This record gives sequence, structure tokens and C-alpha cells, in this order.
Amino acid sequence: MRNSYISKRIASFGYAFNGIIAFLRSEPHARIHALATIVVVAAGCWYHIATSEWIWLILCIALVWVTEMLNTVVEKIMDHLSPQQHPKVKWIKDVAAGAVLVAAIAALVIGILIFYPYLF
Ligand SMILES: Nc1ncnc2c1ncn2[C@@H]1O[C@H](COP(=O)(O)OP(=O)(O)OP(=O)(O)O)[C@@H](O)[C@H]1O
Repeated sequence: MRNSYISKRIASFGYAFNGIIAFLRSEPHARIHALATIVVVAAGCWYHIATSEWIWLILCIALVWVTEMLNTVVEKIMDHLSPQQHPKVKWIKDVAAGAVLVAAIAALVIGILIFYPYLF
């Protein structure tokens, strides 16, 4: 009983990991995020930023990844359910894309606040 619960949780973890791989393979945006993440993490290591700054940086990276992944999921659902043009689909897709923009702007501002003192 306990073993089957644990093996199910391990399988769920595997499905979630497969989801990240599928996202990276199928979406060009994902690869741009991956590159940006590598650059930002490398910069953090290079400048030896403080622990509190790492916390903000990791939260920003996660926020952008999560919103981009959910936005992609919304796009795929809508394309599957309603392949034809519809004003409501446009509204749903645009609001989901807006969520990514909000996260990206917040990440950009926080990134500038963190790295500006190290750069100048
Ligand atoms: N089925 C649809 N009905 C109405 N409007 C749609 C539909 N599909 C897309 N749109 C709208 O058309 C515009 C462009 O859509 P598209 O999916 O190409 O956006 P995009 O963010 O540039 O795409 P991608 O994320 O794939 O690069 C957006 O405003 C979107 O909401």
C-alpha cells in the first residue's frame, strides 16, 4: 500500500519532468528562456551576488517560466478546443500572454535593481 503510494508519486514526478522536456523541445520561447536563465545565473555567480539577491533572482526566473508554461498550455487548449477564429479565444490568449508580460517586466526591473550596483 505504502510502496504503491510512493511509486505513484515517483511516476507523477516523472510525468512532470517529461512535461518540462516537452516544453523545451516544442517551444522556441522555452529555449530563449533557458538561455536567459543560464546567462542570469552565470552573472549571479560571476558577481557573487548576496543570498537575498539569489532568492529574488530565483523567484523571478521561476515566475517567468511558470507564466510562460501556463500561457503555452492555455494556447494549446484553445487551439485544440476552438481551432477556428473567435473573439473569446483572442481575449483568453491575449490575457494569458499579458500575464507573461507582467512577469517579464517585474523580472527585468528586479534584475536591473540587483545587477546595477555590481555593473556601475
Ligand atoms: N483562434 C483564434 N481566434 C481569435 N484570435 C486568435 C486565435 N488564435 C490566435 N488569435 C489571436 O491572434 C493574435 C496572434 O496570435 P498568435 O497565437 O500568433 O500570437 P503569438 O503570441 O505571436 O504566438 P506564439 O506565442 O505562437 O508566438 C493574438 O492576438 C491572438 O490572441
